[in-house]
Amino acid sequence: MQYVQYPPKQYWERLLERPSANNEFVNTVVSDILQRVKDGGDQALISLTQEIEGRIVAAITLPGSDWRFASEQISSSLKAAIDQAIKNIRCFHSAQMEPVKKIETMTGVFCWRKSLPMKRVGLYIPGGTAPLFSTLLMLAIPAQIAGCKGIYVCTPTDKNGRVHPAILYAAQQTGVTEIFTIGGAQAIGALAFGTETIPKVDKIFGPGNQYVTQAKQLVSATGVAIDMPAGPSEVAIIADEFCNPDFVAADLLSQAEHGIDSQVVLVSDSQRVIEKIQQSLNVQLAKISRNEIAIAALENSKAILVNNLEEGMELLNAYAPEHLIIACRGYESLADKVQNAGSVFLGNYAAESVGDYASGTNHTLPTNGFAKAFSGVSVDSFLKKTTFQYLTETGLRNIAPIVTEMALAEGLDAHANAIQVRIKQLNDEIN
Ligand SMILES: NC(=O)c1ccc[n+]([C@@H]2O[C@H](COP(=O)([O-])OP(=O)(O)OC[C@H]3O[C@@H](n4cnc5c(N)ncnc54)[C@H](O)[C@@H]3O)[C@@H](O)[C@H]2O)c1
Ligand SMILES: N[C@H](CO)Cc1c[nH]c[nH+]1
Ligand SMILES: [Zn+2]
Repeated sequence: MQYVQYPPKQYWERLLERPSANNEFVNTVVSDILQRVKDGGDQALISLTQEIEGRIVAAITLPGSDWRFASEQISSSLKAAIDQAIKNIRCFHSAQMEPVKKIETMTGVFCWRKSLPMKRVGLYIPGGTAPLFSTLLMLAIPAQIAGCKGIYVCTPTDKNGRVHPAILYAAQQTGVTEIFTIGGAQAIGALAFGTETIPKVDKIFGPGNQYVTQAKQLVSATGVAIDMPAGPSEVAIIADEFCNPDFVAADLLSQAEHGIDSQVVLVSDSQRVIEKIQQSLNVQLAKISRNEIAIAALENSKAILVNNLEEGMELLNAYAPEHLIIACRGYESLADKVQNAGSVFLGNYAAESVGDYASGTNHTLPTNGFAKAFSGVSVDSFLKKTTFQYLTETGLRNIAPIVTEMALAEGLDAHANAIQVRIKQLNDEIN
């Protein structure tokens, strides 16, 4: 991690740049992949997978026989853990469903909003370096609660064409309609344009590496909706003397191990705390299996000494991390200062991993500074909010002069007429 002391404000933007920012190369590669999928459909998916991953696709749609044996291939303790995670994620997300509220804005004028599920949604489940079955839970559970009928999953398989049985078990428990054995930007193209086998969906969800994330951003300009840019994982931690340096180091590594383009940021008002965390980081790094990935990610990462915690929070709001851990004595008051972050973890016991797997919150979150404008995935992400209105005769009479006045002022006579023709009819009925 690069150690930076008291950086002046004018350097924050440069200092906090993401490793993947402005990658023209990725953009060119992905544009070409998307065009090939658009033109070539299934055959392009098969060729691209062979070229990029060196993998032969035996069947784009995962055969039923693979699904059936999934639950026998994972341990009962893993099944129990997944089952409990499902309960917690369902519990948190079900509470997001809003009852319909009818509002009478003027006497006789009734307005309400109803949530309608998207019909067909595409979920991308990363599988390049780790089979993220937890991501399947994070996407399929809110889709199911929202009432989506077609839940289509794309995920890369291993070299033998196998989807990890935990992904299949998670899919069985959460109402997934179909799984397609395609990953990367080509999977995003297939869900966006449709192929002979993969249906075109209304919205594409899910995290992924730079190729996947760039593909989502490019297809979003072609008419398919996307959840958000959820790219390489990030965590920022603000820590003071109250923190446990071993816990902080462990949390930094938990995100650094995701990918070489992950980034972790440590901010503290104490040089001593930073040193202790660095020492612990080196000890723990030697013990994790994905230490080569973590080492590469730590090269993109920073430890920043600030003048005080308020300044640290200001810097982190400018960074807008995917995850923010506040491991400081005053975590409650510092939490009030959060303006830009995907998901926040407070105190010494809220390890970021609990949100990744099982506390109940969603782990599909905006990265790369997009937390300034985007929220993480929720049930709302799978719903459209359609408004309705109904007017009684009295309601129409009450609102008629207002609408007429405004329509005429805009020079839109036909709008005014749509009101006046009704008022005339009501008056004629009375006379
Ligand atoms: N932001 C979030 O909410 C969130 C959640 C979970 C995971 N993540 C991130 O998701 C990512 C998962 O990445 P991954 O790589 O393990 O899996 P992935 O499934 O996203 O990507 C693997 C695919 O990338 C494609 N690919 C790889 N190299 C390529 C190349 N040179 N050219 C074209 N295509 C190429 C391949 O087709 C492969 O199937 C990690 O960066 C992780 O941090 C983010
Ligand atoms: N930390 C990731 C989001 O950036 C989610 C995840 C899945 N599995 C483990 N972690
Ligand atoms: Zn994680």
